[in-house]
Amino acid sequence: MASFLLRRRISSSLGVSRTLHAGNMEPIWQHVELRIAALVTISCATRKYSSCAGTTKFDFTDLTRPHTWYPNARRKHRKVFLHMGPTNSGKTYHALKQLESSSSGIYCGPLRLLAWEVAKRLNKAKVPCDLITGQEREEVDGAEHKAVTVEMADVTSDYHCAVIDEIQMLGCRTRGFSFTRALLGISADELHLCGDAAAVPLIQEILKVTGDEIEVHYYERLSPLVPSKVPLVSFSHIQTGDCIVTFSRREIYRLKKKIENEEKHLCSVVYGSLPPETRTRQATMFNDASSDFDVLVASDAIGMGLNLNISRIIFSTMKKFDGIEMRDLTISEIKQIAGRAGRYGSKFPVGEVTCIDAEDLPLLHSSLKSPSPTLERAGLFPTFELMFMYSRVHQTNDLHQILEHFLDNAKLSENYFIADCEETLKVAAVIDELPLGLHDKYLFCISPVDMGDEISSQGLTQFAQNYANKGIVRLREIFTPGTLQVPKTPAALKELESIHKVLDLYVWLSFRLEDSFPDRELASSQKAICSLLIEEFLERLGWEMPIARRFQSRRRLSSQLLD
Ligand SMILES: Nc1ncnc2c1ncn2[C@@H]1O[C@H](COP(=O)(O)OP(=O)(O)OP(=O)(O)O)[C@@H](O)[C@H]1O
Repeated sequence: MASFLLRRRISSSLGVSRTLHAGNMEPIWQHVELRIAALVTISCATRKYSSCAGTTKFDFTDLTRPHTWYPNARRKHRKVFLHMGPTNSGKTYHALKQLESSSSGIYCGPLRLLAWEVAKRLNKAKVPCDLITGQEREEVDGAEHKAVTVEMADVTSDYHCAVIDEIQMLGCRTRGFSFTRALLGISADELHLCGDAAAVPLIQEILKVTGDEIEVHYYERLSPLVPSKVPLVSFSHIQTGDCIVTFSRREIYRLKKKIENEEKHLCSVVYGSLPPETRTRQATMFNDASSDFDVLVASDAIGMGLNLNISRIIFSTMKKFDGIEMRDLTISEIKQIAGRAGRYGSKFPVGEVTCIDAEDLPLLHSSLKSPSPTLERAGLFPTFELMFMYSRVHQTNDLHQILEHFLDNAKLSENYFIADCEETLKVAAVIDELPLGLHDKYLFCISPVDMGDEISSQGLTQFAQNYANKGIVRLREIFTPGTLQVPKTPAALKELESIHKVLDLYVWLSFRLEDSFPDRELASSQKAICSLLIEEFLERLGWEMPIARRFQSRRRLSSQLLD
């Protein structure tokens, strides 16, 4: 099989080792100068302290009034609509109707897949809509609408209508601050928030100080979700439309094999580290009634973003490893995953949910009956402007030191927590070794790099070193087309997925570092090859011949691209 090798010539002496997913936040550098003036004026009026010498100093670490960071939004009298309810209750449908009928608007979602879907839907309805995510920027002539990933939310323009989807994610340890930024910062006449009712009290509390008008709408599930009284027990009871949920790649492939060994069903797979294009193709095959792939084996990556024709969700386990320990799934996680069964208007309008083992049923039943625990606090992170001002006043360009200073000294109101940036600090430690400006360092720190993945972390370091040395990065110097006999092992598949992640990261950085990355197209074509190779790999893991033949043309395409 043709593939390409990642040259392992990066020194690992900088030793970064764990997962970073600070998201793909849009840099706001171009507005820094202007906004510093505005920010200092606003914030200094609210909080100052005096030094012994009697001169007045600005307390950069005072984050108690984050609503004052967004003067554009504060000038508006926003009408905020909360669309709250369980999954599959029509919340997003109603919010998107408003977006579609407004003269200008922005949709902010937690996933690229969701932004894609909304852009596609609006364009189809003859409402020109741009798509802006960390990895792509598709501009449509005459567009007054944008569909973006939440980190890309634009807080400097004015809109008639804005939608923030899955707003309960403002409580997320790592990405919550981007939802808070969008909630406080988007300047729109109408702001529609879709999500779990558990977020209502917190949002009401946060918006008390903004002068916005709030209206709450509660929704009920559109189609029934029936928890089964009996467990699955045996894989011989698997039926068309079933989705088995488990939480590791290894388990996903083990279960796929087990089900296919019964010779009654073929399984599509969906999990987080599959490239989005591959994930979408796998979902499409599962949804397609004429395809032989009638069962899905998936991780909790199905919880958001994909439209799936699932009849029954089957939990293979109610425990998951969260990076630190094995723990029970939370009520919210169970409801979000179970809620994917029986989507309104789909082939299976009534959803069913069960577990493989009888002993897991009580937790499943009790969770489905319980309300999700109320959200207590929203994520917050200092803006780049605050860090920049701090760096000027304290004459330091050391991002790690600046971040630590903010973390150690941040003053917060009771509605907020400071975002978990342990991983960001690890990237900062690497990047501070290089001769880069503060803004470039900041970009590397917020890039969507998976530092838990060895190839990804090496890729980031190598990119940053090349960039710092020459101010220019040529992909050809980092990736070399070559021949790799991919053995039929999960490790080889993991390697391909990692390479795809690195390419994704390079495209992300290329958008941010502007002209310094001339190989963007090469990265895109190599990404395409990579997803094809992953698909071929999936095929090798037990797909039947009739399906394999469908990939012949793709294989030809991949070898042409490599030539
Ligand atoms: N009034 C309606 N008419 C036609 N289709 C609808 C209507 N309301 C919802 N739907 C469809 O039902 C499905 C579920 O709706 P929607 O995605 O809005 O739910 P949701 O509550 O936002 O769910 P989730 O939280 O899972 O995204 C979608 O396919 C949507 O297009």
